[in-house]
Amino acid sequence: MTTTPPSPSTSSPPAKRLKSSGSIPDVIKTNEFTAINEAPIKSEFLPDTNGHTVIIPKEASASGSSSKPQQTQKKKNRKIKRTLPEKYSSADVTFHDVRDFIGADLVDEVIGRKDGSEWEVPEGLELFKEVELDVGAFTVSGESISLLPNSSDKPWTIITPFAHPGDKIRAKIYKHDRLTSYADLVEILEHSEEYRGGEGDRRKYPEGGCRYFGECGGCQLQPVPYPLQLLHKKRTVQLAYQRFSDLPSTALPTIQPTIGSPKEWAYRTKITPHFDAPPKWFQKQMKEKKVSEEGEMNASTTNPTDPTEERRGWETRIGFERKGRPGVLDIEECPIATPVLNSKLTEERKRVQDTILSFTRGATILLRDSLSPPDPLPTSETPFQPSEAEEEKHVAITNHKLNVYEKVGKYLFSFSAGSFFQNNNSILIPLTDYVKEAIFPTDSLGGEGVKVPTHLVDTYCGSGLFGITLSERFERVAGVEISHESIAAAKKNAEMNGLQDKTTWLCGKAEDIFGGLDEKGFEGGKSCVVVDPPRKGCDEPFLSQLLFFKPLTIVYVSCNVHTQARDVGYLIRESERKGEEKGWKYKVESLRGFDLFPQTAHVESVAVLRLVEN
Ligand SMILES: C[S@@+](CC[C@H](N)C(=O)[O-])C[C@H]1O[C@@H](n2cnc3c(N)ncnc32)[C@H](O)[C@@H]1O
Repeated sequence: MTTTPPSPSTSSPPAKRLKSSGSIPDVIKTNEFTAINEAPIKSEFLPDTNGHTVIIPKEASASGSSSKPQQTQKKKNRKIKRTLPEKYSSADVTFHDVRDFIGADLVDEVIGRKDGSEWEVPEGLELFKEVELDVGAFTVSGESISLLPNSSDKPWTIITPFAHPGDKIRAKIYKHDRLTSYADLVEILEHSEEYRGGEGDRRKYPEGGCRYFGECGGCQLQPVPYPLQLLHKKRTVQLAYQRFSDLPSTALPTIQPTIGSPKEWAYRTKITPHFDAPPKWFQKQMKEKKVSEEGEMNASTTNPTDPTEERRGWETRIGFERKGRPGVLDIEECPIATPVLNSKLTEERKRVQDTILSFTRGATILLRDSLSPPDPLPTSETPFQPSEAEEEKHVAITNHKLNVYEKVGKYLFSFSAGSFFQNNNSILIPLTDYVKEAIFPTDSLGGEGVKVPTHLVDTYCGSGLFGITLSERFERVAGVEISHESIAAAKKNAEMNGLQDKTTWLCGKAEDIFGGLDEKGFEGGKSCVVVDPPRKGCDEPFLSQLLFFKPLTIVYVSCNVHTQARDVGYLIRESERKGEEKGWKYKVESLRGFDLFPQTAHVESVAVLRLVEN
């Protein structure tokens, strides 16, 4: 944890805010993805001493500069690293926001000068300088973007969190980048007339919202009314395809409205708060103090010093990343997490606080919402039977090896707490129903010459979410996954739901993902494929195999619409190239977001690709 309090000069929380009133702008220019309430995890899980809670250690002081002297940080911040962002990364997406906001022609002209002037900060815009800005738009990541007033020969933007289009703000610069600087919000001088109803400090909206808004790096869109959050995400999908698919607009359908989450709060079934270990100087100080106290105790019968007093100078903070400054923000509750996780968080915080001196490295606590394990456990002989009457009991799991149970419609899922499962259970029925309907559109059923798939291939299947929930409509289902643990869970889930006879689960490498399917009777001509890869998207070997397999329908589900747009673009172009002579290709039939992550700027995107044959 921090050895010194974060310097108020490197970043300040939004200060007192003024009145806001009125309604909402109809255009949201939006951009990026930051981790939701999750620290970058740098290493393996480790069991704690009592064997109950599992903690994921991260690199000592991953919040990094927090333990360095303030002076070093300042020096570092003065230099702009002239590195271009990795393609499709959040920084790349933000640069596209900057480019769109300034105007592509102007930006390309500045970059085209080839004199590096896009990196040269306008005269007088030093670090820690305060500037007044009229906020122009949202970035995709939900931050505000404004034009620096009176910027000399080139335009320059300022990105500031927690402000809204139409606000007039004062912001303090803390970092420079290409054609943009990043700033902390100091004060909202005038709230946007049209943006949000209510008066006073925007962080207090909505009623029952989060008291950490304005400091926590988690929920960027929290004060944005929910319909506007959905609009923001629709725009994100649209921008991603414009920027990254490399397809002409004629090849893309109109983006459909984003489907909202049934739960806008208390939906998140997994959180991973983290904490830093005490710095060495503090450990040493505590050790010395203990030795001297033991000496005193032997000499007298007086009470030892109060332990809270002992820890003066360094405090345990357990929570999430702070926005715009290093270090952990101490979080006692997270209103997007389910109630059972918040109760457990209180217990876990106390446990860590009481034993903090035993940690030499920072760590992450895993908290996962689970149904109480069914008793007896369903088996292939006595499969799961959902019962509406029974009240569901939830528990919080903290050991990554223990099984978590979740129900999706009439199916029961089990997987180890440390492995992947979607984090918002409330939207999984709308999501899986949508995928089902996309595969079997009512208007194409029974149509002349329409081939209806009988086989489903669930790639990147995890513990079998799509394969199992969609199984009813198919004769056979196969799931393919790289993780042995997830495949074992998928197999067990199929058995628990009585689906063992129609399902096949294969642990496959990306290079040979469809390898084992032939012999199981899966042919592209009677199949559809669900693709649900991690954030980095699919690799080329996978996409080539998918085209070679040539399924009737491809439904691509992704938590990173930017890499999805890249991959969909590749599939469409390659299918045109490969299939040209033989008269087939894929077309993008629909694109739409699902809001798996309300209050944040993240969106899950579903693309439906249909095989078209002449
Ligand atoms: C976003 S999760 C989707 C899981 C599942 N579809 C669900 O909704 O629960 C992505 C999954 O892809 C798996 N995966 C990652 N790389 C892979 C690869 N190269 N080939 C196959 N599966 C992979 C991961 O283990 C993970 O389970």
